[in-house]
Amino acid sequence: MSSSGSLNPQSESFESRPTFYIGQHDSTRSEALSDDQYAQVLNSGVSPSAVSLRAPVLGRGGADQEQFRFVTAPITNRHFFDRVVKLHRDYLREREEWVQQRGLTASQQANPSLPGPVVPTLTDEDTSLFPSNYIGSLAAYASPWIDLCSPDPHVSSLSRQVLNLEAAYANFCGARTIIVPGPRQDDSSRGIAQYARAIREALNVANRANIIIHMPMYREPGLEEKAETLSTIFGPENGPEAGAKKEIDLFSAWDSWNTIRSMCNYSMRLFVGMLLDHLGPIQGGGRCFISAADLYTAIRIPRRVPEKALQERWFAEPLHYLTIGAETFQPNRAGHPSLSKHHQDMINRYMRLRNPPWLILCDVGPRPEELAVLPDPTAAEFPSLAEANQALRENRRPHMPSLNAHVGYMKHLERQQPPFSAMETPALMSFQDWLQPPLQPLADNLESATYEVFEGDPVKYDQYEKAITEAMIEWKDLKKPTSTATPENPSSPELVVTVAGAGRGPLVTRALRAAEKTGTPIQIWALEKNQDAFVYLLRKNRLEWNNQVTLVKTDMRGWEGPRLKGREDVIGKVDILITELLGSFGDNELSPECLDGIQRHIARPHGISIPHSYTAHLSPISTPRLFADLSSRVVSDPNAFETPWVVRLFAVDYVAQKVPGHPRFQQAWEFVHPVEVARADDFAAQHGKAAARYVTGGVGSMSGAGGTNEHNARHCHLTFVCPTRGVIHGLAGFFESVLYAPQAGAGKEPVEISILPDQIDRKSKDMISWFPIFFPLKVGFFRFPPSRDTKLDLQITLCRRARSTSRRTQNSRSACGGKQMTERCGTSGWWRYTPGLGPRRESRSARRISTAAARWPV
Ligand SMILES: C[S@@+](CC[C@H](N)C(=O)[O-])C[C@H]1O[C@@H](n2cnc3c(N)ncnc32)[C@H](O)[C@@H]1O
Repeated sequence: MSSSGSLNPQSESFESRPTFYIGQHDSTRSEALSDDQYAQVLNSGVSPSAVSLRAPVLGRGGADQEQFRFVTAPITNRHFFDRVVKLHRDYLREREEWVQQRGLTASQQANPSLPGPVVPTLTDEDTSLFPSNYIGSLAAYASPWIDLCSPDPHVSSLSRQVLNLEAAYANFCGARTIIVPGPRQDDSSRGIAQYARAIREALNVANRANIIIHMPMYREPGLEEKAETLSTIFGPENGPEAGAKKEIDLFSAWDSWNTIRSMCNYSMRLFVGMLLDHLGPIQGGGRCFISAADLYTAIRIPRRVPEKALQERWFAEPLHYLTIGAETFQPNRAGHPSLSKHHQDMINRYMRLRNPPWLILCDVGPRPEELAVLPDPTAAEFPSLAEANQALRENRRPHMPSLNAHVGYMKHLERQQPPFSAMETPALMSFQDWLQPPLQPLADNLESATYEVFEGDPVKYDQYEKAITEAMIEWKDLKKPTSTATPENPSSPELVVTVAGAGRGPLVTRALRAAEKTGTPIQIWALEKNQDAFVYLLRKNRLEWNNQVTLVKTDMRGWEGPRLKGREDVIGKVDILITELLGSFGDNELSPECLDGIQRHIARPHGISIPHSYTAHLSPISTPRLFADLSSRVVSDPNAFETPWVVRLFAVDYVAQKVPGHPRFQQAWEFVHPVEVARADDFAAQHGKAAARYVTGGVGSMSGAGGTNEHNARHCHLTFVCPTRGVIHGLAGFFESVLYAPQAGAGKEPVEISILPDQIDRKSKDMISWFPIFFPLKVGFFRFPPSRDTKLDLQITLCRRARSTSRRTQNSRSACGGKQMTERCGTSGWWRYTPGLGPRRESRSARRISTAAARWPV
């Protein structure tokens, strides 16, 4: 529970929380509100001093002053509904007469070329929605009486025409969102396909607005929608009860949504809106309307919150609205409306999204009667005694609507949310589900700002310092020899420490600090291939390190080794080699290849590498938002699906379940340093400096380097168990690293870092240096399992193609085209990826921004 101080934005202890953006819907509303009525709704319950009745806040101003921020508006009215119903009645009658006159047989009547009814264009009488300066804060709602899934071709055609007329008109008026009631049943795949085609057409017709499909989380039995539709009017046998099943399929509503958005090609303008009550989609007594124009969902939140798997599934969807019916609220002990703990938890979780869904409260007032009679401004100054008393009790002005208890409760929930944590800064939140090309520090020279961002994460450096400290302590404990020992000075205590890929030097600082802490005398080298960062290191050595660091501007693979102090004629060995060349998938920044090139200088057998080892891990995910994003990028970037992306995965559904023998996150492979038998070392020893001559461009054993990098090829074949139906859009990749593995003393813990979701808190809590990597699946993602009761084994094969260790090739941008992925069959897939290379087509400035952010937020 928060203290009052922490809720006050002026207070120093103020902690910010997600803001609730609350809208109002009235199911009996058949006309869009007038300006004054609109203002009255927005102002209902606002503190009296905050607004004037005729100059409402209209979507601006502080969150605490506004209770409702937007309202829903029917696009058309009862007049239009009556007109369409009459049109169809007349058509059926005329058709009957026509059939009689001509004596048509049943098969002639079924001729699809018999013309159906055509809905004439809208008139002034059909709608009270007009362009206004607050149209953008209205949610336009398409007529709920249409039935796009109807098996009756005339009803479905009329419904489609109505939707198109309404979508076009709302779009013309400037509405940004159009809410369309979702399908009422999920059983008919033909009906759902018909619905999806209609939505695709509406997306074209309303070419600017977002379209929100209003869906229940699942079909709660007994709570089916009872609204009057063209189907119930003209063919009661097609009503909602038709074919009603007793068995609940939790995922059937999601299946329908999945079909709709797939047929709409994952349009970025299509969203979902979810209703949090048991009444079904927003009902307008025949007239429900909201306006917006891309495809999103509005989800109907049920009275009983379903199992976690289904909540996670919807969490990953492009959710625009959560709608909450009045009936979902239960009176608390004092008689005020409240929501169950499950609902609260669910809302709190959804509010942590970068773009949290908006909330629509249905039928919670102000009541239509309250809005029907506009207060006379002069009467407000002379209220009756009773009115004045009532208003005083409710802390409002006379003639303003009563304070809205439901909104008041939602505002209370807003304040009760846990404050944003250190991991939820605006910068970090802005990286949620945002695709960035991975850094390539070997091929590119990083900029100072990028290093600065690296240095902003103390957790990584603390763990490195801990690892170096442990290594130095054990060195003494185990009485290991040092590499500065010479025949003249056999017991020299100085350790040779080398930081390779030093950047701006944070690991050098940590190594010096560890040496001081443990009282270990050291000789220290720092290598860096980035000439600009090297200048920074020179300065730092002079100003901060007292010139005790030997700096070498070199690619570590071409370094000759340390020339010992006082014995510059002797090239010695390295006792502790420190590097940080790790990518989000461990090896993808070519750490194994770089370490291969320098490990010949590590003293054998006692020299060590920090990191000691690293492992790559995978898990299949459903991530419709990223898939939609990539699909929209393909036009300008044909390789969008061929790129492994760095992304702070957030709104994703981990579809695999942890079962014995098959964890949710599975290890793909491991690299351990130093490599015991490195073919590259043998090759170099054999050919000396001439070894470089044998190296040509290309990959693996084809590289001409005698297969010197084949030991870095990796291959894995993993099986995941996926218990529920769904879609896989790609693989989430993570890494872990043992920086130092203790060599003495039983029971000592290794020093580790991890970005695995189920390990990070234990091994390196709050480390933000790396976001996960995402390998998208290009075409044909996998639907699983085939039937409701089966669990499916998902088989994935991933290959790491080893590349030449040639410096020339590593830096080449044309050598090979990054990883490739191909789907093999319906239930398994394989990837080949070449680490360290990827398409780089973005402009220089774009790259600067993205590289700075690729592992760290800027
Ligand atoms: C991820 S940065 C880490 C920098 C620094 N150690 C830190 O933790 O802030 C990797 C650094 O290694 C350097 N680097 C990468 N490959 C290298 C190579 N083969 N030889 C020398 N430096 C290399 C890059 O220029 C970059 O400065």
